[in-house]
Amino acid sequence: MRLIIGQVHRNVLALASSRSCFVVGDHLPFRMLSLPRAAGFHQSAWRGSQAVKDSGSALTLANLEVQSKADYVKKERVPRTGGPRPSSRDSSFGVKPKKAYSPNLRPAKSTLPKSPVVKKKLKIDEALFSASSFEELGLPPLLIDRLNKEGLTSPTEVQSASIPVISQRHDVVIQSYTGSGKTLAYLLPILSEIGPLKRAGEQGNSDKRSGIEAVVVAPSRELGMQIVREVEKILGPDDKRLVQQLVGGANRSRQEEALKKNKPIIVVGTPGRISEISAAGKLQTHNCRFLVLDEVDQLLSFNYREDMHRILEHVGRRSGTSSSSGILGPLARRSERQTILVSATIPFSVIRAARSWGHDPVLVRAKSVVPLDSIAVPRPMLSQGEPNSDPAMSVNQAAVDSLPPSLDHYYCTSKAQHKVDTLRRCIHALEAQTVIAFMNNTKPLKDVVFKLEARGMKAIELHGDLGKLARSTVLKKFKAGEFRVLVTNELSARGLDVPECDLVINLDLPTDSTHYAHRAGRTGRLGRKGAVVSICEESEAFIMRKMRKQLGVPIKPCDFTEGQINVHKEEDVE
Ligand SMILES: Nc1ncnc2c1ncn2[C@@H]1O[C@H](COP(=O)(O)OP(=O)(O)OP(=O)(O)O)[C@@H](O)[C@H]1O
Repeated sequence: MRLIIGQVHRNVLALASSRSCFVVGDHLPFRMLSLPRAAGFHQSAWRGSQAVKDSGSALTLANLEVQSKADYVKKERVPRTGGPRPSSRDSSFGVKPKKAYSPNLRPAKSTLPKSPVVKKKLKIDEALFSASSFEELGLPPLLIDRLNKEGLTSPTEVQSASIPVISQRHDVVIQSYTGSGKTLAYLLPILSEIGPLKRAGEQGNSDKRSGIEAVVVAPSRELGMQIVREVEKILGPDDKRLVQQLVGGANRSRQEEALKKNKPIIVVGTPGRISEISAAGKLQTHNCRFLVLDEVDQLLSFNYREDMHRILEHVGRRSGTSSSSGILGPLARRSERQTILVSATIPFSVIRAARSWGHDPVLVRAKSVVPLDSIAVPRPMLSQGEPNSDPAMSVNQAAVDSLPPSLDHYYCTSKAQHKVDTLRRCIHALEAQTVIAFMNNTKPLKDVVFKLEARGMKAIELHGDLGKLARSTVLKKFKAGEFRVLVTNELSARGLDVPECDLVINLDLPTDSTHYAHRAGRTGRLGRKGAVVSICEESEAFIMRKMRKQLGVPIKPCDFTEGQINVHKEEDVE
């Protein structure tokens, strides 16, 4: 059975429509599949982009942003020293540079002039939005008023697909690429049924309820806090106390006091802290109607298993329900709560878990809703090292599906000791203003920041060793445009939403295509243009070629000289 819901946008993105419905990957934690080529995926995009970019002419993010050759603006050459070039940026983006840095933010010891930080608005691709309106999706008027006040007037495609299904009380798995609006895709139907904005018919029901009605779990504090801000934004200033953060690293007794005093209807937190407070008897979630696992593939990995076990066991279990749950285990207590699993990357292990404990579970993607039972088990690898004979089945589909269609991917080679210089040249050549640079370890982050600052580029580091306050301050300043480059590790790869981010750099290569996809997804948010550049050593170039085959997107070799990006022709690009 195929459920057809909502209206399907006529201007279907060519690329999005080429995405199929399969997911692969059998076990959690992920394993990297050895994959032959990605036959046919994203070919149209590849051809289209080649026409503009493989001409050997200079490329910048400004011209990546425009839709046609006619709009192409030839950029000026950039001085190698990386000094400020406000005029060329202004002309490219039509925005004025920010006047100055905050006086409180001290640049490093460098005496070189700093590049001005410009917070530009990137154009949003309208095709991402569904033809339907929030009204058509049946959201209550109070909620729609709040959305309009926040400037949210039409749903994205994944929101159009998810909202009616969640409202019909299905357990769902939501899969859609990074930056496509998955957070509101689950928050809006929940807030239609609980809290002050709920639809009129729900009034009687929920007044009988007490306590927490929705629990949202996220794997990092940053993502947790981001979701909290999103809920606060929708609830509005008068009711924002109705959401409570329970993230690790924050003061636990204050969180417990807030639970008692504010009587929130929704809590958002990390697995460790939620299960800790729950085990201490300070978090009553038995009446809970909704459990959301955001970045579910990560939450169901080995690292979180004990905390997740407790959460899955307790949330939505009415008192008096037996704690022994038969062959399906603790996850089987599904009738009392609606379970919503969300990620850009849904491996088959998540589908299998959801199938076993969901209540008529369905997989919701941007333009389709299918019962989980209809999803075929991907063909297993024949044996270790022996490639599957069916190339289409071999593609790491979960990662492929998570890539926003609006990204351009490149890689270039550099000696390890020159990577920071290459990074700087890349930023100048692409005229990127808001850059996230990923590394695999924490230690070298400081060194990279120091080198960038010494060369006049505002940079700041973000990693798990910083305290909670420092982490949120760094993010706030980066989001406010006070720093041009955020140098970070895997901590920031998932969920982080900085809409202005126009360039992601891999200073160290990600461990597999799933990690590549999540890092890449920090740019190109909500259909905006963005570029991903991986800087690797010559000996690692084969990894990028392999990644290109696994992901089925053109990751083009390039170099940065004289302030320009030069895209190489590579014979073996398929
Ligand atoms: N209907 C909408 N109209 C305008 N902006 C929206 C809408 N829905 C979401 N957004 C904005 O789009 C951005 C991306 O949304 P969100 O973070 O939910 O994406 P995501 O799909 O969860 O990404 P990721 O997979 O990286 O976590 C956010 O800044 C959000 O506020």
